[in-house]
Amino acid sequence: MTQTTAAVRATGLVKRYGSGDSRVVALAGVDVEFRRGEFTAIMGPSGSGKSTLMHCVAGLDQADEGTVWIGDTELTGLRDTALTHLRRDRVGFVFQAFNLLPTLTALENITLPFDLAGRRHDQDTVRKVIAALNLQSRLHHRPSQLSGGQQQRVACARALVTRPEVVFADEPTGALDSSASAELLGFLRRSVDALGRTVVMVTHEPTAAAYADRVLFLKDGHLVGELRAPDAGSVLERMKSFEKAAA
Ligand SMILES: Nc1ncnc2c1ncn2[C@@H]1O[C@H](COP(=O)(O)OP(=O)(O)OP(=O)(O)O)[C@@H](O)[C@H]1O
Repeated sequence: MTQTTAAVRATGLVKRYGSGDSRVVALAGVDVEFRRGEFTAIMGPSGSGKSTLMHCVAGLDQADEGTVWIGDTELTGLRDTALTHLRRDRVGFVFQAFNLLPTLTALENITLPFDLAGRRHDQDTVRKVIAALNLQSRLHHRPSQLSGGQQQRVACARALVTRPEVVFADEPTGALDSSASAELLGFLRRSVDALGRTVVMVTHEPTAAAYADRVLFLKDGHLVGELRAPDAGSVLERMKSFEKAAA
């Protein structure tokens, strides 16, 4: 099936872990769409399935049921090599733990996706991303010589240099202090507004979700709500209303 407006789309996603008494239904039939040029935050209580959803739609994990498309490519049924290429060439990832290679400099980490793909560095984009993230003076440092905020900006640069169709960020500010968080979120926001990127971010923090265009709420493996043009107050209210409904 062909679809053109969504950067990512999934229907009927079910993911179960374990069996018998220890069986957990992490995703209980999720339909979701992430439009191009939009910043979406995914929120919900601990264990509600946020990371599982992100991993399944990003091709890092496979759902037991359902279908995922990135652009016009259906992930289900892709062979391992094709999936690896898709993740490398068309998707960017930012994780809470930065995941930089410790022996490489910041610049080498940033350009790693080109080296892994055996492609020439897109110098123009590399320069622009480095400038946007204000990393010019740190390019020859190794990760251990950088602050957490700087390491996460390097990770962000690495996620963006290939100009991916979608950037998935899993708790990207989880290990940062509030000013480094604000800097990083501001950058993700600008990458959507100025560069037209599509960002999907899992977060626990209403203040972080407020940078998004919309917030999706997950509970017990179900999508239970959506908020457009969020601010921290409205996100918090909505989270509380789900907690109340569960009480
Ligand atoms: N590899 C796994 N094996 C068994 N159960 C798992 C596994 N991964 C996740 N789960 C379970 O699936 C459910 C959803 O987990 P998931 O990590 O997606 O939630 P989350 O909303 O991201 O949580 P958190 O906010 O705490 O990170 C949880 O009950 C979790 O314990």
